[in-house]
Amino acid sequence: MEKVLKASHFNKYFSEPDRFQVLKDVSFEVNKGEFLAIVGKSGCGKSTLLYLLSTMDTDYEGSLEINGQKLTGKSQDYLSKFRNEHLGFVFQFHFLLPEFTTLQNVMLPALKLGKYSEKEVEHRAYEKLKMIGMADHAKKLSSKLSGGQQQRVAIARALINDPTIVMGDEPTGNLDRTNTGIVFDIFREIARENHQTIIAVTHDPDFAAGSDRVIEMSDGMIISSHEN
Ligand SMILES: Nc1ncnc2c1ncn2[C@@H]1O[C@H](COP(=O)(O)OP(=O)(O)OP(=O)(O)O)[C@@H](O)[C@H]1O
Repeated sequence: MEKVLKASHFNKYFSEPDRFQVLKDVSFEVNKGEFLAIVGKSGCGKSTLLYLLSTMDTDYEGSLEINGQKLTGKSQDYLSKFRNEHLGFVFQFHFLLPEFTTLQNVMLPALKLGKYSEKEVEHRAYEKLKMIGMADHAKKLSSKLSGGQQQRVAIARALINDPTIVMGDEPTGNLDRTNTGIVFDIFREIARENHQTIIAVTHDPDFAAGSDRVIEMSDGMIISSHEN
């Protein structure tokens, strides 16, 4: 099985207000196309771990490899480019730009990447919006959409550069049951159909139960890893 992510011996400390170890020798690997859920009680270190995996936090001990590339010790410029090309992010809050249309929001990361012409980017953005059932809303301001619709658009935006891994921090945290189901189904489909990897921190037991594998954390450590 092809590995897309290897986290080895992560240790992470915070020094405010007192020095404490938030991650303790965390190691695991993730397969291509795997849908992984990370669960655990509030404060056990899930978001901190995801932040390290996202390459946004570089202040840790251990090593991180994604897509066969060693990322530990790389410059911020390098990591920023790497993220835009290989990773997609979905948060609890969608962070769409309210004064931009749905389509423009989805296009932005691809325009930033600079790999495709504006026409191609628009075409790709439409494809992603179609996939998540939001093509009819392409020309609407994102601020005019419902919370569930905005979260779907945030997923389309995360997918625009065809990332190897989509990382989610409580991606359904603000959604009702119906929209949680819709967002879950999108994740399920992109893992199964496109072989894109999903790594999602979640408090939702149903969401975790529908993933391929659940990693449970407690007090900064992985205490179990089981396949569904
Ligand atoms: N920047 C920071 N400085 C100091 N301590 C922090 C910082 N960020 C998080 N912490 C602490 O680290 C611990 C782990 O936090 P983290 O946000 O990773 O937990 P979590 O498992 O994601 O929690 P939740 O489920 O509530 O989001 C907590 O005790 C938190 O208070």
